[in-house]
Amino acid sequence: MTYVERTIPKISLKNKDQRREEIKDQLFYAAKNIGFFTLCEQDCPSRDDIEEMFQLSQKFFGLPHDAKMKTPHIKLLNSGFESCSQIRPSTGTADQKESLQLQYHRINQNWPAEEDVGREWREKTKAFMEKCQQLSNFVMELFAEALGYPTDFFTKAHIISSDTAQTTLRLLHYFDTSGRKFDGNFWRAGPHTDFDCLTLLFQRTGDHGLEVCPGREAHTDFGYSDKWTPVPSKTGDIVINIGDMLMSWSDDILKSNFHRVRLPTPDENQGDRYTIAFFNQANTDVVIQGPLKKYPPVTGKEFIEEAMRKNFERLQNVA
Ligand SMILES: O=C(O)CCC(=O)C(=O)O
Ligand SMILES: [Fe+2]
Repeated sequence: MTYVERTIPKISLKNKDQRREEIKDQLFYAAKNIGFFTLCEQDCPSRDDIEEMFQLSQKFFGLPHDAKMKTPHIKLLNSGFESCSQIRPSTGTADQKESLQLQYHRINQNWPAEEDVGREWREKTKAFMEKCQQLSNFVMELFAEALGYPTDFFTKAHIISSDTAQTTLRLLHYFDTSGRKFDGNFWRAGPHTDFDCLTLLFQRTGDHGLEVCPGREAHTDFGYSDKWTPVPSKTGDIVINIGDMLMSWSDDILKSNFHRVRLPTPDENQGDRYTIAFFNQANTDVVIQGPLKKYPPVTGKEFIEEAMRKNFERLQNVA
């Protein structure tokens, strides 16, 4: 396994409305090359908002297993709680983690109950999703403009309050590995690309392990090289990466690259690792096709279904 030093661009959002053009250039450059970049000095969500969301997440994961299983993962909706059940086609082993996936419009359907997480949990989580959406919209507007599309091209396809929404907030908890020995191909999260448009990832200072492997030319490619680069972790900053849906929608101009979270080595922090991901996925009824028509048109629903199908097909090939 080789490590290569690369710069993960760090882009400040200070006075972002006055610096729109400058930020647009920086985002476009980062998205065309490495597909990963870090946003900092944003007003919203603030560092306090992010820290509060981590506390809410820890509150949920601290519940007894039975309480967490009251909102089980529903594959068809890609929502709910799962533990050690996500098997990546790249590894054939289950990720060493548990997660809760939430969709804004399903707050009364598959979200933790007030009796378990307390009165304010849902409202605060909902407000955090709104803040994530607001920031995502700013980034998606700039990508649309940089690609020469109308400003609202992507944002009007991501309406989280609609019944057709697919955007998901995923709370992630990677287990403490102290004293544990893993034989074989085990990962906190095996190598994969995201299949959404844009992922906002919140990490905490010291919770290392995320690594990226740039170089993908087409969103349909499954191969990746062995040249990885660590992505720094800092509480309050926001790591953004491009997913397959946006790579396709930009005719492969913006790059969705492989990334993974490796298990800590004995001389690293082996404690619990918490992260939060906000996956922007276009509404089910939106048609996805870039202006060059490099790929046939598909709806948001078909895109996600196909991504899931491919992942499971590969899994069968591995097995
Ligand atoms: O937790 C992380 O650092 C990355 C998670 C991730 O890549 C994912 O859930 O898709
Ligand atoms: Fe990912």
